[in-house]
Amino acid sequence: MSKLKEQELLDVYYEVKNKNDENNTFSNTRKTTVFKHSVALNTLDNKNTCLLLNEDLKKHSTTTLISDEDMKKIMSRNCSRQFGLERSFAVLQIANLACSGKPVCENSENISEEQFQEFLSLFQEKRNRSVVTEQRQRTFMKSYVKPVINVKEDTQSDTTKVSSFKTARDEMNLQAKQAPNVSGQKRKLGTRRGVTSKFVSPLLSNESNEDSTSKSQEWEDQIEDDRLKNFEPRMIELIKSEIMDKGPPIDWNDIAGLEFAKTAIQEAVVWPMLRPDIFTGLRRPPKGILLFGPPGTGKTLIGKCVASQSKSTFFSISASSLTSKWVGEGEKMVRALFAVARCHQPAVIFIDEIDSLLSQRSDTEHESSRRIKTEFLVQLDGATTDNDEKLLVIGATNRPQELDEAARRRFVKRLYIPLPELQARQELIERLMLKEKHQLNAENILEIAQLSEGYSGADMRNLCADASMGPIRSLDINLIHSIQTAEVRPINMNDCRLALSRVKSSVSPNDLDQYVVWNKTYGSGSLC
Ligand SMILES: Nc1ncnc2c1ncn2[C@@H]1O[C@H](COP(=O)(O)OP(=O)(O)OP(=O)(O)O)[C@@H](O)[C@H]1O
Repeated sequence: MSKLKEQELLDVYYEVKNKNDENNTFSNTRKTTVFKHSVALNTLDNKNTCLLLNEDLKKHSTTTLISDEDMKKIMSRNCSRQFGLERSFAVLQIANLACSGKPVCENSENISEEQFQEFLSLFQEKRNRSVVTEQRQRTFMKSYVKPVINVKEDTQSDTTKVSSFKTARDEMNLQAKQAPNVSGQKRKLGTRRGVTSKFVSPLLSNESNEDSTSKSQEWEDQIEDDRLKNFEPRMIELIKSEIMDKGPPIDWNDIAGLEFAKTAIQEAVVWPMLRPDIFTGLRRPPKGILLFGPPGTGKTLIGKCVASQSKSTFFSISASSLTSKWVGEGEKMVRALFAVARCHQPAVIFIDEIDSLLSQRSDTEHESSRRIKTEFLVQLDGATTDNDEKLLVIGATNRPQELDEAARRRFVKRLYIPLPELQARQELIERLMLKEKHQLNAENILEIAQLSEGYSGADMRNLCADASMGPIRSLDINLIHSIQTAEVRPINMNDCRLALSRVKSSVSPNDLDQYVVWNKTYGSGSLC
């Protein structure tokens, strides 16, 4: 469709370059704008920017969504001297968003290879997410590409043009005044987690960035709105408030034991999410992982940790809530969930009790459950086949044997999350007691760990919680109102022994055998 003529590109180049030459402050503004926009395009120097644009258009002329006419209009406006540099970049950005193709920047001088890769992945992600509709182009053109002087005035003499020259910042301020509804308001739909916060430029920033940042954010919000416009807003809000997890980041060290699973997951998904450029071809990561094992062994914790460590947004939902809480709407919910996750890539979707969603078909299966299941498999397939999508689905189950073959096949990596071993139980006790006042020494802790064989991580937590009640139980009830915190005695071994008699393991040894058998048949191996 659209291939820019070399002359047009050169025009943009010289326009930008001239402004750079005319006023040195531009180069600083350019740098900060460039970094704030966080798009690979903007990491290039002007010449490469033009080359990139051209290259994109050349390679993907048929997929270019900006029409020839619109593009020319944008470019001709852009070339007029009344346009600030900020806008020039915004125009180039929109042009690039409308195209697909690889940036051609192997040797940018300003940034390190690592930074470039980071920008590149952000850029690619943004490009994947962005469908620049005609309406979006028009909105963009109206709000961002509104000429300071009418296009007709291009016929004015050069002297007039130069005299009305403005700095990029003046230009932005002027636009803000002219279109306060665009740049003044910043819409917010949910907040982003800390772990997904964007790349922060190591370069100094100045206050002029605020304008461009808010525009950039607004631009992202608008793209997101576009992508989610076919979904019910209440569902989107609910996903963002209840399913999108904003809890504190989890570290691998927060998970006791499970060394095999931790290593396997880091290798299979975390590193590839951090360095997608290395993990291509055969190294391409699986898009679906199944964690199976007894309840309370840390499957959810692992899901959260994967999201934190791969700097992804974490979405956590229980499959049973899809079938019960969302009766009749479960399938819409699944679709909306994946759509929101796609807008927040990289993302990890954690589905607990996945067996209740993907169990083997039966005659008694309810129609709505069947529809949810089909929708889920369709979405999962979408995530699996699109190589550029940074979406990982983690399914967790205590009943892997109930999963049907279709589900098993889609979760390529199936990891057994067993009960904690002796050393892991020791670690758990130490960690749980760390914040409590206690008199337990290493020997005591070892003894408790030995006596709690067969306990899950959650059982260990209950055990320690019960032991921590020992000092309170030993108090004279009449003192409960007046006693000082410091006067409560420390937890001792006797409290733990009593707790061991009260809190029992929640997992039966028979159930464990089933996991071991299933792991041998379908699992991705484990040291246990
Ligand atoms: N390996 C572990 N390391 C640290 N804490 C753990 C571990 N396993 C379990 N826990 C503790 O037990 C609690 C429950 O764990 P989690 O919810 O991750 O288990 P789960 O396997 O997802 O359980 P379920 O199958 O019932 O959903 C956690 O909040 C954590 O405190």
